[in-house]
Amino acid sequence: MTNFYAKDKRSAIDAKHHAQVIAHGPIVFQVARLLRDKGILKVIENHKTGINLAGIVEQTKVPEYGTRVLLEAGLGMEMVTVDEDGKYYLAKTGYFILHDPLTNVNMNFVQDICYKGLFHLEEAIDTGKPAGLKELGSWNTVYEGLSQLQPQQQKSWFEYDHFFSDIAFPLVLKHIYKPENHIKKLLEIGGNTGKWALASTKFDQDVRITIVDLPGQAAMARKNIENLGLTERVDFYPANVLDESVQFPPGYDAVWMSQFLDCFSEDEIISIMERCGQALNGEGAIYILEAFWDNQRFETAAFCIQQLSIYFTAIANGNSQMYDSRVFKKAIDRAGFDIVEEISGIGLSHTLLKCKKRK
Ligand SMILES: C[S@@+](CC[C@H](N)C(=O)[O-])C[C@H]1O[C@@H](n2cnc3c(N)ncnc32)[C@H](O)[C@@H]1O
Repeated sequence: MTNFYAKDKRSAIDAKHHAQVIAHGPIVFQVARLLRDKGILKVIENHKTGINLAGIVEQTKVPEYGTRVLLEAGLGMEMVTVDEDGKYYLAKTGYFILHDPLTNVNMNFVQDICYKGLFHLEEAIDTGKPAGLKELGSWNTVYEGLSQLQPQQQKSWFEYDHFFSDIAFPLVLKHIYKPENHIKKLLEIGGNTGKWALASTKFDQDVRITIVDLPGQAAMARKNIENLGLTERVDFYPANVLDESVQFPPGYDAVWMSQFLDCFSEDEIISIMERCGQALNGEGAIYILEAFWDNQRFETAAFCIQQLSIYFTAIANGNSQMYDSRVFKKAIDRAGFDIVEEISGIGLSHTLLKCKKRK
């Protein structure tokens, strides 16, 4: 593990500039998003020899005043450069705002799911409640409302969630279904839209999956699984795992939870893990796929995870986060499990933990 945070790396002047970028955060974000969404960056990119304000206005049809203020703010943000003749060029940061898939997924998620809700962060911090969730709808947690979000919100939420798991799933299948794990029946908690079940049934001809998720989400997954003709091998157990009286069905060789336990507080994680233990056969194991901010190869990855963690505080449920692996592992230990295998560096940012009940 690299500790990116042991030293203050900035010069004073650099730190003062960085502090200004933070102080203007919401302005910087909205300007960058509009330079992207109004097609201004694209037009500039298409003119490698530069294009002036009038040319940009003509091609984007954005009013001149609006284009000018966005571009001028974009200069300080290093999104674009300008020459003595007033011609604009795309800068490297502008290129990534325009083209980098991770940046786009994060930006859309922040805009459509987090932006308005984050205004209520202080209340969320003070109360441990997702005070910003009311900007999306009136549910106890965002997960209860996933199937009812507005189409644009739903698109951004699922694209964000799937961006990471779509990259990790193909890489992790071989670790889960290796012959020595003897998995014929797997209980997937937080099965979402059924993507893991689909990938699993393709990868392993014999495995059968039961998906546990909230009723709205289980219905969405059921529809997808039915459309794929997989109902013989995938069944459903709609339930709210926050209800401690909910027990999982028994008789499984494995429990699989991907990007799931970060949706819960430490005490809730312990309660879920304990109940998972009762669903497992004697030699069964729990497999957990998570992104831990302290277990990243790149500082930028750690930064993304730390910042989006605040979505859980203000919007998702008010009491969970993207965990520091040391905090998460303590919860596993308190639930009575040992980590018997750990594989880091899966996909963009994930770690796989195999956990066995302590004897
Ligand atoms: C972040 S998504 C992860 C989805 C998927 N496993 C993946 O890796 O892409 C979390 C999933 O947990 C489900 N979930 C959240 N809270 C839940 C609860 N209290 N009971 C059951 N499922 C829940 C959500 O509906 C969602 O499908």
